[in-house]
Amino acid sequence: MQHRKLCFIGAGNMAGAIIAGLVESGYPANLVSVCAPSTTHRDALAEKYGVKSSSDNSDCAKDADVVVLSVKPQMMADVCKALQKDVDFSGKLVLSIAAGVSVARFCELLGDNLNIVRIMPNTPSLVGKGMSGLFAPEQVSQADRDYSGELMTAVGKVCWVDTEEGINHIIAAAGSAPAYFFLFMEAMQAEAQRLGFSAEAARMLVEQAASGATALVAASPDTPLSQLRENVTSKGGTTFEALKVFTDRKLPEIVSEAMQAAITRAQEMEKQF
Ligand SMILES: NC(=O)C1=CN([C@@H]2O[C@H](COP(=O)(O)OP(=O)(O)OC[C@H]3O[C@@H](n4cnc5c(N)ncnc54)[C@H](OP(=O)(O)O)[C@@H]3O)[C@@H](O)[C@H]2O)C=CC1
Ligand SMILES: O=C(O)[C@@H]1CCC=N1
Repeated sequence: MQHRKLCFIGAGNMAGAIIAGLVESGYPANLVSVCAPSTTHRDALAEKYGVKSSSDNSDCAKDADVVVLSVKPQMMADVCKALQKDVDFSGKLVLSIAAGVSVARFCELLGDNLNIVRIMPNTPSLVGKGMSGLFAPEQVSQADRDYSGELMTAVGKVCWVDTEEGINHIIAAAGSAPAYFFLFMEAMQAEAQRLGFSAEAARMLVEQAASGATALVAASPDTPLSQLRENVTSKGGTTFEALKVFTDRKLPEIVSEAMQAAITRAQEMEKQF
């Protein structure tokens, strides 16, 4: 892949996960800088991965080919207004990983016809298992689309969407999704502990069952998920009874409602920020 000079504005959970995944996958650390007001997160990233750490967003952005906007959506307007005063964005590629801030809003904040790609990553990027959605408006060149896709492929899989609305759908299906699985696993771990397992043993049981299940999904691309489920569910057996509780309590409807709630919030944020 091409190695351009990258500057992350924001050094939090998501930027940290991408930086970690990139450097681990061989992206040259000396081409990566990371900015944040406090030293806490950025210096930890500098120490662990050898990237540059700075408190000066504008200096960092000026020096970079690619500026990755990685602050919370509610901070984005202030951060961009300050950058706009100091940095000439023509000739630079801007990547935003923020939920709920639209391309139109970025063009308002940073300049018309901004060369921007919206990326919706997730935290498993940290271990090279990320799932990122990407959207680029018309003005973005094929070379910049290719670079953005390659960058996120270095930390996982990518899925391009044709319309910006698709980014909100990616949030529901992948960006927020690790948290859904963690919640489910937390609940299972808690019940395993109530059954008498130590916290460590309960975590091992849940973790191995979950990673085994996802490995099986990955190893069986032609097998529908419903078939994999049925393979576990013996007639008159235990799984059937467990699954009946989930169905009686309308798990599919709950999942659908939760995913729609994420989308609705992203749409609200687009109006708010
Ligand atoms: N967390 C996730 O799973 C995902 C998050 N996202 C998106 O990523 C973005 C960041 O989220 P997340 O990493 O979770 O947030 P965090 O709160 O973990 O990190 C925010 C970072 O922004 C920094 N920051 C705050 N103000 C400024 C400023 N003025 N200039 C530069 N940096 C600043 C903070 O600095 P300091 O270190 O000093 O506190 C911190 O490093 C959000 O827009 C979110 O929508 C997208 C997909 C998944
Ligand atoms: O919760 C959020 O808003 C961000 C976006 C997707 C995951 N975390």
